[in-house]
Amino acid sequence: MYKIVFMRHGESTWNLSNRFTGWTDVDLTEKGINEAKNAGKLLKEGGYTFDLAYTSVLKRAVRTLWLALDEMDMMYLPIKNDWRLNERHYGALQGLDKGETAAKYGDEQVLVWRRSYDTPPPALDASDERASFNDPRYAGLSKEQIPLTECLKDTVARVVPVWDEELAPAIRAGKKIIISAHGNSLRALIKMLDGISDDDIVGLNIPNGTPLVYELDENLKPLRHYYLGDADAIAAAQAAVANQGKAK
Ligand SMILES: O=C(O)[C@@H](CO)OP(=O)(O)O
Repeated sequence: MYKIVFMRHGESTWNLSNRFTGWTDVDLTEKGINEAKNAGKLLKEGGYTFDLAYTSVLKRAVRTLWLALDEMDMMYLPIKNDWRLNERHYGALQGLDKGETAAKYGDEQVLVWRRSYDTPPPALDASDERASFNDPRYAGLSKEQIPLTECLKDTVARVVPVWDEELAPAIRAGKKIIISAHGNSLRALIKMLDGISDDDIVGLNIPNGTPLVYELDENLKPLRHYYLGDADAIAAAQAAVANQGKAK
C-alpha cells in the first residue's frame, strides 16, 4: 500500500477578499500562515515522513509547503516546482470579487464558471497586462502553453501528465511524496485518481491548509482517503468554499 499527501495552500489574501485568483501570485494571510504551520504539525503528529515534495510556481502554495516542512523539520526535502500544478487559470475573472460577480451575472452562471467541467470563464485578452507571457517563471513555455483562461478539463490535461510522468513512477519507486497545490489543480488530480464524473466533480470543494491523505493499492488505485484534522471544522471549511461564489 502506498500513501500520498495532498495539501491546498493556506488562506491567501485573495481568498480573504473573495477574489477570483487563478494564476495571480498572491501571498498567504496570517491565518493562511497558521493553517500551513498547523498542517505541518498534524503531519508530524501523525508520523508522516517524505522523500520528495512537489508544488506549483505560485507563492501561496510554495510558502505553504515551506511552512509545513519547517514544522516537520524537513526543510532539507527536495522540492520540485512545476507550473502544471498551478491553480486553474481564471481568465478575465481574475481579480474580480466572487460575490459581486454573482450579484451581476447570477449564482448559476458563477457556479458554471467556478465548477463546471468544460465551460471556461471568459478569456483574458492576449494584450491584457494580467496575461503571463512575459513572466520569467514561464520563460521555458511556448505561447500556446500559457493559458488565457481554463476550464477544469484544461487543468486536467496539464495535471494528469505530472501524475503519469513524475508522481506515479516516483511512488512506484517507493518515494513518499507531499504535494502542495491549489483548489482546482487538486480537484483535477482527484477527479482522475477517483474517476469522478464530470457532473459529480462540481460538488467537490477542498479546504485551505488541510492535509489530504490518499492510500493507493499496488496499481495506484485509491483505497481510501481522509483529511487530517477536526472533521467538523473541515466540513465547515468545505461548505464555506462552496458558498464563496454566491451573491450576498
Ligand atoms: O480563485 C481561485 O483561483 C480559486 C481558488 O481559490 O477559487 P474557486 O474556489 O472559486 O475556484
